Amino acid sequence: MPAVSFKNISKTYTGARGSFQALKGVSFDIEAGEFFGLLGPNGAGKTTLISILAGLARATGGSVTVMGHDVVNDYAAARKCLGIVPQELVFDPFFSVRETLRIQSGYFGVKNNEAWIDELLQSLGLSDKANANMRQLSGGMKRRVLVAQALVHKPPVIVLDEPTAGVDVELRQTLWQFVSRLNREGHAVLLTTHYLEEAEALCGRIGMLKQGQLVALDRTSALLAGRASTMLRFKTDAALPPAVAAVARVTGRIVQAKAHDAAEVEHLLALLRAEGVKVEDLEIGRADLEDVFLEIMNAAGSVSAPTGSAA
Ligand SMILES: Nc1ncnc2c1ncn2[C@@H]1O[C@H](COP(=O)(O)OP(=O)(O)OP(=O)(O)O)[C@@H](O)[C@H]1O
Repeated sequence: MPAVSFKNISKTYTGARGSFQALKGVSFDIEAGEFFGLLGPNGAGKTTLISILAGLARATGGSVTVMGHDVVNDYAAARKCLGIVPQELVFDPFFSVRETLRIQSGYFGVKNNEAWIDELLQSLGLSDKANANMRQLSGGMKRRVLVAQALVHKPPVIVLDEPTAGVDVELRQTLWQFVSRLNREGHAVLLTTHYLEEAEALCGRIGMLKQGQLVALDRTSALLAGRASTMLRFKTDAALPPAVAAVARVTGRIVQAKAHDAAEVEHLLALLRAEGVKVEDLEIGRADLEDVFLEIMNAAGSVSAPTGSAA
């Protein structure tokens, strides 16, 4: 039995100014114990899909099960199998960290949960904040509590919706260590993130959404092997010759240009030399998940026209 099964999910938002189809028949499974990454540009439909999984939004068509429980017809059982770390920070400011976790345990009907709560606090670096009120915590600390709160009932499926947006390096490390441990112990993880390095390092399999459709679904290693080519990376302050600019991704001073083989690398370097472009820190490496992601998103083009505009 898969941990999560999405079957032909569609979602149309209808507003005063028309309707907008955010998901157009998305189907895939997440296996028990799998670390799955759901990637896609802004507005691709990731949060919509997770809201449907969490029972916070209703699909227009299709069905979702969590550990075999339908999220609509068998909501309570499905919800109990899910630990959801949401994007926004919402808390009752008057409870302490420990009280917040006790209340959440009660919500799921888990009794005598102190040992696990202590372990959560310790693993997430919250032990010394256990008795602090939520309103006294920094944003990063609150985010740790959100993670702990999602895990109080040891759910078999952990859902992380952009958990590291705006989070410092230390918390990221803590979070990934802990989530990786839970994954090794058998919990399935569904992660959405815009940090493709994280997805590459953590996820065994990746699905990519574009305009409400799944445009790639494969093992991370296969995605990298299937598309990866050579990347030429360097820094420069000069303008690039058009032929180089056409194949390059520029971030500030950093230029990354795709080349299929050594001859193409030489050709690019010759173009730069001919224009007198001074380059620093030149290196040649393999394409990473970000390169693969951009290639897939560009190749997918405009997959199909939306039914209307939400404006
Ligand atoms: N309540 C709503 N009413 C109308 N349109 C909506 C609503 N919620 C989302 N949308 C639209 O549905 C599309 C998908 O949005 P969604 O939030 O699922 O994308 P996302 O992939 O999570 O994006 P991001 O990476 O920015 O979080 C967007 O075009 C968005 O504007």
